[in-house]
Amino acid sequence: MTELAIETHGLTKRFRAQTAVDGIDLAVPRGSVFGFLGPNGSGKTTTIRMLLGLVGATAGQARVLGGDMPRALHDVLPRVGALVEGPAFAPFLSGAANLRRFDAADRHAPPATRADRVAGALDRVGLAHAARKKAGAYSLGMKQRLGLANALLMPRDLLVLDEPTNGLDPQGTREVRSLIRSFAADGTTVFVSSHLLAEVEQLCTHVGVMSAGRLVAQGTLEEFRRSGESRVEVVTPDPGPARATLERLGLATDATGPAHDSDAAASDALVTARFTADDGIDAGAPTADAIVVALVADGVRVRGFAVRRTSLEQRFVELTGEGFDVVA
Ligand SMILES: Nc1ncnc2c1ncn2[C@@H]1O[C@H](COP(=O)(O)OP(=O)(O)OP(=O)(O)O)[C@@H](O)[C@H]1O
Repeated sequence: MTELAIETHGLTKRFRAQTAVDGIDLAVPRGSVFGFLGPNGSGKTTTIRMLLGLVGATAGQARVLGGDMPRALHDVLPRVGALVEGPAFAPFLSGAANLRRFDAADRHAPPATRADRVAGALDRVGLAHAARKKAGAYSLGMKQRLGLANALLMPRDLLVLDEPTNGLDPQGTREVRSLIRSFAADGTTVFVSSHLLAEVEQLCTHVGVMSAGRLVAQGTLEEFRRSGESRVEVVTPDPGPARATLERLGLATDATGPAHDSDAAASDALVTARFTADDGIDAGAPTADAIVVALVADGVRVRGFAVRRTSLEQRFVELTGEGFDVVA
């Protein structure tokens, strides 16, 4: 069995002159909660539609749960729960009746256990109390939860959720996020698209970043945090020797500026340098400790020392060239 729940190579979708998805290589590990992040219009929904066989790819390959799509569609789809652009619920039927209809349309779902499945799914998403209420009278959050219940009628190995918290109020958002966490805790792989950085940060183990149809980065959230550039800051009255030491260690220094620190003496300067490894992971790069030792050994009077990391937000802006909506 492959380790990847979703794997694409050169996956591409063109609409006439426009390339909506431009040769992406996705690798979504099994058991991960993979945040598919990107600004509006960056190609997330189109990618999801290709993965689910809702639209054909112009070029490239996609494997979902080990099956080549769309050839293996009928084997794969029963194991995938999806929430894409809100399912069309009949407004005059109750939540439970809507789910019974969807369940009845699934030829893999045994009719004898339908009532249990529907009750179980409603319970799972916290809608048991509203099972008999008409879906048209549901709030947006309840409709979204009904959509999730629909995705959960059968046991799933993979959930694909397109912007599941879009349009929800803060309470609904919290509920849907906590549901997603509970799916992941059961071992289901979750592939969730979002344009909210904070959401991905709170929910996901892995992240892929889309920008204008391209996958500009992917990896674990932790790798992501580390991939941003950091800076070392040295407050010292000896900026010249400090720069010389940093450069000898292979760090690229910036122009020396005045020290802003309120404790800094008038004679202190701030020397900064680009720094890529504050944990020694980058082989050959000096650690923060080694930098301090070298400065002191060279006779530099170190009055302040800090490593400042690029925030995730700055990192995404660097990658996509766009500001993210950072509202949680
Ligand atoms: N059926 C279509 N015909 C023509 N262009 C399309 C079609 N579907 C999507 N596009 C275009 O492809 C690009 C990517 O759209 P897509 O919906 O995949 O982005 P997205 O990242 O999901 O954005 P959003 O967060 O707004 O949903 C957009 O420029 C969109 O206008």
